[in-house]
Amino acid sequence: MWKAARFAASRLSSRSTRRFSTAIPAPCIVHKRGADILHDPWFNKDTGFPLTERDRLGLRGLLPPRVISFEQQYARFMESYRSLEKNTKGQPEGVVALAKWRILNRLHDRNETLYYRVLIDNIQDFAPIIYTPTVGLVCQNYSGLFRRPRGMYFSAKDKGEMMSMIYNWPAHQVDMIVLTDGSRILGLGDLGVQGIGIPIGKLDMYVAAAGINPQRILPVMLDVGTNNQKLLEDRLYLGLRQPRLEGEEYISIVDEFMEAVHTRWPKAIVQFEDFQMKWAFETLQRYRKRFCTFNDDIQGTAGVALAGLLGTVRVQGRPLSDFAKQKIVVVGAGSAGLGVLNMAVQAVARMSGNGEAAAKNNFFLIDKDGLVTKERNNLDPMAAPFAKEPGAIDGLREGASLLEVVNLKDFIVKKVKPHVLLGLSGVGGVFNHEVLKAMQESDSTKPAIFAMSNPTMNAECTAEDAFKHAGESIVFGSGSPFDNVDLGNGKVGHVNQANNMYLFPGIGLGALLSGARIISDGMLQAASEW
Ligand SMILES: NC(=O)c1ccc[n+]([C@@H]2O[C@H](COP(=O)([O-])OP(=O)(O)OC[C@H]3O[C@@H](n4cnc5c(N)ncnc54)[C@H](O)[C@@H]3O)[C@@H](O)[C@H]2O)c1
Ligand SMILES: O=C(O)C[C@H](O)C(=O)O
Ligand SMILES: [Mg+2]
Repeated sequence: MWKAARFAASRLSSRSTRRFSTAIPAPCIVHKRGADILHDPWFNKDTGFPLTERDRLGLRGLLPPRVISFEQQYARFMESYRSLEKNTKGQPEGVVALAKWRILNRLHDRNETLYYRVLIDNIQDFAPIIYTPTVGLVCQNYSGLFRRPRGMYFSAKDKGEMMSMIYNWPAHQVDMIVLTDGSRILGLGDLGVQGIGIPIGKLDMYVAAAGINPQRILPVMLDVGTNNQKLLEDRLYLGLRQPRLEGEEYISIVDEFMEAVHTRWPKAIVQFEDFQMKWAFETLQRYRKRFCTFNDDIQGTAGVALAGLLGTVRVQGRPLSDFAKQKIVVVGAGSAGLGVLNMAVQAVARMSGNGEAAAKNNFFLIDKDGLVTKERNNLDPMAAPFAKEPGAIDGLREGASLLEVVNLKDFIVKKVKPHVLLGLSGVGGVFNHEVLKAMQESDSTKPAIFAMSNPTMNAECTAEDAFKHAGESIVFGSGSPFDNVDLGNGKVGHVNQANNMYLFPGIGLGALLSGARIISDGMLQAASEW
């Protein structure tokens, strides 16, 4: 991914011809003059306008006389960023993170070219600010932080108007759209209209990591109300003050948006992001064959998790086909957990040649009510294919707790403890000390612990706790970034980031470049195995 970012950086050359990988190189014609240019972050170069351009564009006298080069502006921004870091040392983490986000966001709102340049060059430092975990905090505080809109907002009140509204977007071409309804923002729940921060952050990653033209991206919020009482009572809340639409009313809004967007830009790719589970699966099924679309939480997460799972087989020095023998406990039966299970089971079935029914034997699914078995009352149809037969494994009862499942002596007949513990529950700390300690008895030489829930406080365990309690030989991955862990004696516990950001920019770019009409499971599978 960082290679792609460097590639993108190399494309950010001329300020007046903004050529990115997916753009057809064309000179950028500026239809604006004077102050309008300075107030348009897309065209604004601040003090960087050379004198000839100042004359040509009616800017003479509107700027201080000295011309400051792009490189000097870049250095000046980085200097203020570093001094902000220094000056906020010791302050609470959230305060520092929001201050960093503000300074980056202000730059974006003033001068997009400089913003994307600093983002691309410093993506490792800035990803945790514009993306997970800080973006979670930004969404929680969005209505208070709001200064300038980014992206488009379609609300339930716009029913019947979307086809004309879509033409209000100023760019002629849009390639990549990230769409949310704000109903399940990271592990933070329903944040209503404030969830727009997620599409914005995801699309910044598309620009930084895949070199997508920033003029051809569009973050979108479908505001169908919120069930978050605190937000409904917040006088600053910027979204519709009504409970979420449901059923036909809801889906007709999404239908109308999808029709409108594809009427104007038939080839635009729409990434569904952070929809609550029922709508995540429903919309994926509804649109995947009609439009070029995918659900990042179901499919992107699955691809990245599968890549990580295959990686843990590789680091054990075992052939990839041994993946079929891994016993995997998935904690969280939501859109992400079920997405991972679906793709992992398909991979095992393909590798073993024994079919999907047999492939499921090595997977265990746990949700908020414990182990999912066929005895479960109101078993969710999406989880049903992964539910264990009652009594299939001696001692495993419906609703068994995570610890019971991990500790069970007769775990999967041959008395093997899980090789992998993978968390997508959205609940911080569910991999507690006892659970982590039990993982020490795994038969794997390198048991894997993936605490994939976001943001940081919702991670199933911290990196430090994982190495401390489960042992130094583990492979650790987390959705939000953690620092490597000092294990003493010069040893380091390495932290891998298991976040779909390592996959979706590539999927979007690949689909754009190839002109794919749909995004298939096979494409995601290939991306994770490559
Ligand atoms: N790392 C990544 O790339 C990535 C990608 C997608 C989602 N996520 C994270 O995964 C989490 C879940 O996302 P989702 O869309 O599946 O949410 P979801 O609401 O659809 O599902 C959550 C699931 O967790 C289960 N759960 C709740 N409490 C539990 C507990 N105490 N023990 C076991 N299971 C419990 C629920 O029963 C439900 O099945 C979120 O925090 C999200 O940020 C991470
Ligand atoms: O947004 C992220 O960081 C990953 C994922 O899509 C999530 O919903 O948590
Ligand atoms: Mg998501």
